[in-house]
Amino acid sequence: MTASPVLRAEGVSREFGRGETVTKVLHDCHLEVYAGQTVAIVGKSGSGKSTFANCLSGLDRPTGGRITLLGQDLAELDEPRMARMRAEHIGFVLQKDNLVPTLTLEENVAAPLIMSGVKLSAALERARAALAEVGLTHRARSWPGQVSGGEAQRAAVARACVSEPAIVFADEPTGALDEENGLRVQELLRAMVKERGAATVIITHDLDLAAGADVVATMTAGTLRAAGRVF
Ligand SMILES: Nc1ncnc2c1ncn2[C@@H]1O[C@H](COP(=O)(O)OP(=O)(O)OP(=O)(O)O)[C@@H](O)[C@H]1O
Repeated sequence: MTASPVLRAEGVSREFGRGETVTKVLHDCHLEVYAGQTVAIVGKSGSGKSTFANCLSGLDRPTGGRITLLGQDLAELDEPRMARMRAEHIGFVLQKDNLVPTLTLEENVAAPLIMSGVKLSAALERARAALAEVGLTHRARSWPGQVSGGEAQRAAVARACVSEPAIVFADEPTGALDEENGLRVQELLRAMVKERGAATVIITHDLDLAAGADVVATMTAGTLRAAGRVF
């Protein structure tokens, strides 16, 4: 029996505006992402990568087609249920500004757990364990403003993975880092999602990062073409 994908996009399109000013950004995009699989979405600036990822992760709604996450058609979810779906099943790593500046690193990493109903003391304990995985035990009580860009991204990886999400979206996770720190974040992200059996969708200009993916999907003017290993 073939496993069903964690995430499936069928014929997804996204238009902005209406009438004469309508802009068609995505055209009939298809993608399947399976547990344990990493899919990289690459493409020129403005080709529609972030728009597609926002639709896939329920931050935006497509104007056509269907997106199914863990068997649930996202179009059927109202905003509160969509927010719960994101909190419980999706991790996010953005290029920067992932952390809330008024919370310590351990509080930042604990936040997704607390939002899912985990008690504060248990959430902080799991947050410290996740920070240990990314080599930041000594920074657990630091504020985001006191750590380097690389450390902040490592904490963001810990936060994205701490609640054992089914899928992690990483939008240019190494984009603001130098090569050495970028590589470290890349390795940690890969190790943490692998350990948890999560699926990963990475949006990147970084060809090294894309080269480590199981599938590389190229976005060209809103049309997606996937190529890679059959999983
Ligand atoms: N809310 C919006 N209203 C109108 N057009 C939009 C909106 N959001 C995005 N677009 C347009 O959609 C196109 C794709 O944008 P998107 O951010 O998805 O590209 P991208 O491939 O992620 O680019 P980059 O690599 O530079 O982040 C762009 O032309 C952009 O101007």
